[in-house]
Amino acid sequence: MTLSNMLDDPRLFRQYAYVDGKWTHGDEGREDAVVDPATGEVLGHIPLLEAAQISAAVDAAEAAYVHWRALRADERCERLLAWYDLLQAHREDLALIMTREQGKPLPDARGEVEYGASFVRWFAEEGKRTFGETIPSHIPNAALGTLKEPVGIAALITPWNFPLAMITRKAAAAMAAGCPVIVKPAHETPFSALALAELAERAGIPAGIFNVVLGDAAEVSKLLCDEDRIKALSFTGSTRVGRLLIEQCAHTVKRVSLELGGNAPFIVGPDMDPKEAAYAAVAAKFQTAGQDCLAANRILVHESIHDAFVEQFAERMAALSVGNGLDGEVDLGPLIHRQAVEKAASIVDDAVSRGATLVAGDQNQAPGENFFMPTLLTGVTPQMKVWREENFAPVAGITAYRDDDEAIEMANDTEYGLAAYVYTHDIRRIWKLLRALEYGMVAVNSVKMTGPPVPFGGVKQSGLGREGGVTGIDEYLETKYYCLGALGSVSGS
Ligand SMILES: NC(=O)c1ccc[n+]([C@@H]2O[C@H](COP(=O)([O-])OP(=O)(O)OC[C@H]3O[C@@H](n4cnc5c(N)ncnc54)[C@H](O)[C@@H]3O)[C@@H](O)[C@H]2O)c1
Ligand SMILES: N[C@@H](CC=O)C(=O)O
Repeated sequence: MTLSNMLDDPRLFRQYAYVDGKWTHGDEGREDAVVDPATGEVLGHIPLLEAAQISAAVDAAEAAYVHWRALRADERCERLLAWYDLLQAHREDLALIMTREQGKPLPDARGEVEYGASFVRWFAEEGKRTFGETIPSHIPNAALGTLKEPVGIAALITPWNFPLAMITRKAAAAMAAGCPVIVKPAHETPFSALALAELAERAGIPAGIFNVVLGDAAEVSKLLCDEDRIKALSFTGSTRVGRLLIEQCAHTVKRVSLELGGNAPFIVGPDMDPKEAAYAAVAAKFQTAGQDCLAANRILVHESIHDAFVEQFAERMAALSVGNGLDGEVDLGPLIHRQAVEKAASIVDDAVSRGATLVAGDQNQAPGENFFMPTLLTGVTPQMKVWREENFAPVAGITAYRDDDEAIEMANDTEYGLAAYVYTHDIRRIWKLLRALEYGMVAVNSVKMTGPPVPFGGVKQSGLGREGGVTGIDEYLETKYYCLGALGSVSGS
């Protein structure tokens, strides 16, 4: 069935870019097909914009900025809350669009719509709390303080694994701060971004404030980075592309926020019930078929419970079902494309050739060419790709450790530093690991760790800056210091 026929509101399925409040095709008629990763069916086509059209998007944002930043914070809040209400009202259609273009199971897509909408509500409110400060003056008869002002136009470049929430977590913060945004979504998943644009328009977000540009990724991103009128770049994606974008933004000295790759360790202490820990590890590994920056990539289990843990993990993993995300109770959908399947296979081959044991993962059972069956490797070592690289696939690597110091050394043995998981009930061990782990986020005895109130982000080569929480909006604000001199009577106040 065509995607638009599946929707209650077919106007949410748009095959254009969205610039200055207008649906637009490419000036040269260039297009790209978007496919359903579960079936290979072409879902639709998107235009590839030309350089002059990207520049026109910046013109539109520049013009719209004047009025948007002049609104009161509560006026911007109302428009963002109207957007939030529309996301909620259309959540089923948004989830269907996401499952068709990204592949994730429908319940997970519904969860992402809820998650993505929650950032809009959060930042709508946070926009009203962008407080400056007063500074006790060291200058006679002067009043000192700070104001918070929007940084200017923000370019947002986002990945395909969370096609909606990775946009709203940035866009709502920027728009609440008073900034217009130009979104460049991943070409695999443009339709969620375009549905967001349709709903932004219906919510009364003025033309030029929320723009979606499409085109060749490297070309469009370079144009956005080179553009001096764009003052901030926020990127979520791989560390490889993040490095490239920092370089490209250097010429115009932009504010750069980066949410990059992860290589999360999942540490299981000797005091844990192997079954409880194994079930949690399966949940932390296989969300979004392992295509999650928070996925437990390296599972480190104390040697005293290693074998029992592996047995429980394998049993739980065997119960996971793989198939089209639209089908009933599926746990894992497809990977995003064939190259991702080939990369997963090469990571498994590399591990086995270096001595890992393939406990489970028969790829002959895969229900289609973009699917990868959940795979379990034991005896993984730092020499293997499964250890060094973010595998971004349903491939779990387990290894045993002797003591806490060895677990810490293993966990930190990576260039990444996004998220880590710790499972133990020993408070001394918890505190020791929490302090020693070189990660921006540590979840103890919990798989779920994200949401609007938390500062999401990584250290080392997993990124710069934080999204969400009370500081997320700061990525889009400048601090202006003021000194009001010669006031006559304020000294000593
Ligand atoms: N830290 C986080 O919050 C977070 C969240 C989601 C995903 N991720 C990371 O994203 C990665 C997976 O997503 P992906 O495959 O879409 O990442 P990616 O880096 O390949 O692509 C991300 C975005 O950059 C664009 N892009 C690709 N090549 C480019 C180039 N040469 N120049 C400029 N732009 C380019 C893409 O079109 C897309 O819009 C993983 O590493 C994952 O960990 C991180
Ligand atoms: N699950 C992450 C996205 C990573 O890929 C999030 O919650 O932001």
